[in-house]
Amino acid sequence: MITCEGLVKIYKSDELEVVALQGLNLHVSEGEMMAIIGNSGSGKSTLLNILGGLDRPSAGSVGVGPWDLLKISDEQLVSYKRDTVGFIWQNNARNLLPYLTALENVEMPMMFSSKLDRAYAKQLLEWVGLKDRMHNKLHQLSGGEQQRVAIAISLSNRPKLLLADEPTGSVDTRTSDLIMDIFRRLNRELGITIVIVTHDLSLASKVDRVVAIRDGLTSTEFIKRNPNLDDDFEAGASQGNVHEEYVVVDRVGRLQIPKAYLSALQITDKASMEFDGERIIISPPKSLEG
Ligand SMILES: Nc1ncnc2c1ncn2[C@@H]1O[C@H](COP(=O)(O)OP(=O)(O)OP(=O)(O)O)[C@@H](O)[C@H]1O
Repeated sequence: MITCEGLVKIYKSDELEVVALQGLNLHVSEGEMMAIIGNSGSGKSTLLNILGGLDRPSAGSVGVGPWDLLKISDEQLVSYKRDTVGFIWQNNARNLLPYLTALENVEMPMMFSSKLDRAYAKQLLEWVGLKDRMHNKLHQLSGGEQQRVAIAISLSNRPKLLLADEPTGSVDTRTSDLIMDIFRRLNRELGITIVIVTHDLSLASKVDRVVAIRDGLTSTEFIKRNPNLDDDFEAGASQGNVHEEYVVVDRVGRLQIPKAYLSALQITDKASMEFDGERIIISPPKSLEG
């Protein structure tokens, strides 16, 4: 569904250049529900904005389904955003209208694309557990309920890919669990591919795979040991038990070593590397030892 190879994004202002993505590789299969984690400034939102067609990449390749997002024309980008992708932000005020009802809010983007379907709009609000609140105005709903309206809106164009930037960032734990359960159902029952950006590690146990981004590169991946475990059981398991951790090795053999490991061993610009037939051992340069 998603393939990024050597993806680069450079933001240029008058004198400054910020390299937000520095050759990132990422593959997401169709029907997967995965999360991208990383510290502030690591490039998560930049990646999501590129995938959502809100921002253009600088170099590398990025494909979503049949679309090449590097070469896509402006006109094609409009239909990509309209037909393929749904977007949810942490701050949902961006796409909600406070003096309209929940139902009217869901119908609004349908009207813009001349595909008004009231029955589907109602079904979406039922899906997110707002059947009894659909005729309430937005400002009469709680933050968590508004976030669920935002999820319904993001599905109004029947997207194949759902992108969520910190979707549980401003809600309490109970609402956060509810939102993750909604995502899981959408993924299982409608087959929607879901990519969630977060810095909340506790969401990790709710998805099949977590990719960590560091300094604009994918660094580590956590893959569920047993994807068939049911979520209630997992809730009791610690994250370490749920996922297996892997370091990502790119096509030319590069990998990122966590800064904490490097500083613990006082490795700065060089290291010794040995291969003992089974393992690769990285240690401080021999000349620095003792
Ligand atoms: N429009 C922009 N112009 C210039 N620099 C930008 C722009 N957007 C992002 N950046 C820079 O690119 C880098 C990556 O930012 P990005 O927002 O993708 O990180 P993030 O991982 O999503 O962070 P956060 O969790 O704080 O949202 C940062 O150094 C940021 O300052």
